[in-house]
Amino acid sequence: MEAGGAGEVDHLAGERATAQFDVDHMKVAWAGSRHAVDVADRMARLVASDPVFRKDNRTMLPRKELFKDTLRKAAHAWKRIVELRLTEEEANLLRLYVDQPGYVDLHWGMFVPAIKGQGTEEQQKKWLPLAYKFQIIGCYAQTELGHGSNVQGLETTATFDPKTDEFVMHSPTLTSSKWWPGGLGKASTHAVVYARLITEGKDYGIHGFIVQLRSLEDHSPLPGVTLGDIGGKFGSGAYNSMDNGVLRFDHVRIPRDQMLMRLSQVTKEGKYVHSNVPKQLLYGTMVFVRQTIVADASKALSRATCIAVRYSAMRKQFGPQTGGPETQVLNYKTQQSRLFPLLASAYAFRFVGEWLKWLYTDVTHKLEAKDFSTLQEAHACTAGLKAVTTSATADGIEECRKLCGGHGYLNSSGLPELFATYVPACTYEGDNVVLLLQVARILMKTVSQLASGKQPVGTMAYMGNVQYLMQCKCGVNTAEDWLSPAAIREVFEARALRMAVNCAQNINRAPSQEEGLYELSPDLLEVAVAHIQLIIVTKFIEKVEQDIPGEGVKEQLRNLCNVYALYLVHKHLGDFLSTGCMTARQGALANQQLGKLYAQLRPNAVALVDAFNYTDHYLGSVLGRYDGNVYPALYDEAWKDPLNDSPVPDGYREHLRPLLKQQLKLSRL
Ligand SMILES: CCCCCCCC/C=C\CCCCCCCCCCCCCCCC(=O)SCCNC(=O)CCNC(=O)[C@H](O)C(C)(C)COP(=O)(O)OP(=O)(O)OC[C@H]1O[C@@H](n2cnc3c(N)ncnc32)[C@H](O)[C@@H]1OP(=O)(O)O
Ligand SMILES: Cc1cc2nc3c(=O)[nH]c(=O)nc-3n(C[C@H](O)[C@H](O)[C@H](O)COP(=O)(O)OP(=O)(O)OC[C@H]3O[C@@H](n4cnc5c(N)ncnc54)[C@H](O)[C@@H]3O)c2cc1C
Repeated sequence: MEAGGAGEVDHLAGERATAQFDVDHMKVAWAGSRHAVDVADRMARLVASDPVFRKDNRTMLPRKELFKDTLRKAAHAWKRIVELRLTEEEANLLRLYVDQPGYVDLHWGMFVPAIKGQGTEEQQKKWLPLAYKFQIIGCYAQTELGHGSNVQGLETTATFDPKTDEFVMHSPTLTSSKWWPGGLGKASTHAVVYARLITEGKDYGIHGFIVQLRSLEDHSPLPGVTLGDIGGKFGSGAYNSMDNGVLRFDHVRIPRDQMLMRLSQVTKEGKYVHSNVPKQLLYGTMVFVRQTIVADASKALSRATCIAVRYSAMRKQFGPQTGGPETQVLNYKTQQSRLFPLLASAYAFRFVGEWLKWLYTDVTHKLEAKDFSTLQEAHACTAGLKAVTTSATADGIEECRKLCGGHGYLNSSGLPELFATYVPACTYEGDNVVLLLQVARILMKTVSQLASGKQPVGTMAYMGNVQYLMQCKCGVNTAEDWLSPAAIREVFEARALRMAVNCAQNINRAPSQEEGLYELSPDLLEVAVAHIQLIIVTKFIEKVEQDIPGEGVKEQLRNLCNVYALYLVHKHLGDFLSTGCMTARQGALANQQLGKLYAQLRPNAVALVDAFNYTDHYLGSVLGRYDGNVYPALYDEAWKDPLNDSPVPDGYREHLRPLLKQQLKLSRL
C-alpha cells in the first residue's frame, strides 16, 4: 500500500517476516469488519493520491495561508463527496485522512447533532436540509471568556420580547463574550448559541438558540454581531487551521422559533413550559462528541506508536562489547517497556471506543422511547472514558516523540504536530479533571446506596458484589497466574471498589458532604481513574473472549490485553497494595510476567502497527515510513525548509556581516 514501487527496498522486511499472526486478519479485528478495512483503504488512497490534500508543508505555512488551505481542502473534500456520492461512513473517513481540523468538524460534529437532539421536528425540517447541503455553516457556541467548565455560569442572555415574538440575544459583560467555539471566528454563518433564557422577568437557565451571525450574501457579520478569531494556538500547523472564535451580541433579535424547543418551550405569550424530560438532555451534544473523542483517541495513539515502533526497529545505537552489528533500539528492554504499553493502550482504546459507540446507540434508542434510566451511565462512561483515554493518548504521543530521540523533535517526524493538535482534547469537550470529578460523584452516590440494597447496574454492577470484593485475596502464586483474565478482573474490581468505599467513608467523616467532596477531590480523581481503567480492561478481556478469526490474531490480542492490564498494575501498584488487593510479592510477579509478555510481543511489533493500515500520507512522518527508509527521507526533508532556500540567509547583510566585520576589527587592535 505504501512505497512498494519497482526497485524500492523494504528495510523492515525482516521485522515483518517474524510476525506470528495473520496481519490481514488483524486489520479486520482493528477496523471492526472486512467492509470497514476496504472502505478505509479506499478513502485513505483517495486522499493520499490527491495533491490538494498535500500536508507535508503545513507546519511552514503562515496562519492566514494555513487557514485558506483549510478552506480549500474542505471545499474540495465536499466536492469529491458530492461527485463520488460518498456515504456518511466514507465521508467520515475522508475527513479523518484529510487530517486537518477545520470548521466542518464543528458543523457536522456539534451544530447538526445539537439541532437533531434539541430541535423539534419542525425545526429539524427547516434547518437540517440547509446544513446538510452546506447552504449554511454552523458552529457550537457555548463556552465564554469567563466560563467554560461551569455551563450553568454562562452569562449571555436571551430575553423574550412578547411584543415582537422575538428573543433578544445580548452579551452583557466582557466575560460573557463567546470564546473558543471552532469555526466561529471566520467560517460560520450560524451558531447554536447557549444563553440564559429570561422570560416574564425570570431566569430559566441555559438553553440553546439558533442564531444567524453572517450575511449569506457577502459573509459580513450581521448588525449587532461582533466576530473574530481568538488568535494563534500552541504548535506550528496543528490546531491553527481552526478558526476558534469570539462573538458578542448587542441586542440582536431572533424569532421565537429559533429557540431549540424539544426539551422546553416558550409560548407566544412568554410562558415557559418544560417538557417532562431530564434537563440534562441539554448536554446531549457533549455526550455524543465525548463518545467520538474516545474513538479518535485510539487513532491518534496508534499513529504515534506506529511511527515510534517502525523507527525503533530501524534505528540502531551501540552494539555488543564483542563487536558485531549495532543493536536496534527496539531491542532495548527500556524501549520496549516504554513503547509496548502504549501500543497495547492503542488497541485497548480502540475496543473500548467500539463498545462505547454501542452503548451510546443503545442509550439513544432508550431515550427515544422515553426511558431515561441509562442517562447517568452514558454520562459517566463518556465523561470518564473521554478523560482517561485523551490524557493517556496525549502523554503517549509525547512519550513516542522522546522514544524517537532527537529526530522525534523534528517537525518532519510528524510527532510534534500530532501532539500539538491532539493535546487540547484533554481540555475541550470538558476539562479532564472536571469530567473525572463527575464520574467520582456518581460513584460516591452509588456507594452510598449500597447499604440500602440498591443494586448498581451497567458498568457499576461489580459494586453490588461488595461483600466479596472488600475482603477477597488475590490468588496469584506464579508469574503465569497473572495470565488469567479472572484474576486480572478481580484485582481491578477490588481496587476500584475499595478505593471508592474508602473515599466515601472519609467524605462521611467531613462536617458536610460538600466539604468532604471538596477536601477529598484529589482522591476522588484517583477513584474515578481506577473505575474507568477497570472498564477498559474489562472490555478488552471481553473482546478477546469473542470469536476472532485469523491465524494467531486472538493470541496477539490476548497478549496485548495482558500487557495493558499488567502495565496498569505495575504503574498503580500503590493503589493495589494500599487497598490490600494484592501483596508486594504478587506485584513483583506481575512485573516479571510483563517482561515475558514484552519479549513475546517483540517479533510482532512491526506487524502489529502495520495492522492499523495507515498510509504514509496519513502518518505524515519520515520516521514512520512503511519501508523504513528513514535517512534519505530525513535528509531530503531538511532541504525543503524555507530557511534553506538560499545558502546565505536573509538578514546576513544587516545583522551578521556587521557583527563579523566588527569582530575582525577588534581582533586587529
Ligand atoms: C479540512 C478538511 C475537512 C474535510 C471535510 C470532509 C467533509 C466532512 C464530512 C463529514 C464529516 C463528519 C465530521 C464529524 C466530526 C466529529 C468530530 C467532532 C470533533 C469535535 C471537536 C471538539 C471541539 C470541542 C467542542 C467543545 O469544547 S464544546 C464545549 C464543551 N464544554 C464542556 O464540556 C463543559 C463541561 N461542563 C459540563 O459538562 C457541566 O457543566 C458539568 C461539569 C457536567 C456540570 O454540570 P451542572 O452544572 O449542570 O451540574 P452538576 O450538579 O454537576 O450536574 C447536575 C446533574 O446532571 C448530571 N449530568 C451532568 N452532565 C450530564 C450529561 N452530560 N448527561 C447526563 N447527566 C449529566 C450530573 O451527574 C448531575 O446528576 P445528579 O443525579 O447528581 O443530579
Ligand atoms: C482547541 C479548543 C477547541 C474548543 N472548541 C470549542 C467549541 O467548539 N465550542 C465551545 O463552546 N467551546 C469550545 N472550547 C472550550 C472548551 O470546551 C473549554 O475550554 C473547556 O470546557 C474547559 O473549560 P475552561 O476553559 O473554562 O477551563 P477552566 O474550567 O477554567 O479550567 C481551568 C483549571 O481549573 C480546573 N477546574 C475547573 N473547575 C474545577 C472544579 N470544579 N474542580 C477542580 N478543578 C477545576 C481545571 O481542571 C483546570 O485545571 C474549545 C477549547 C479548546 C482548547
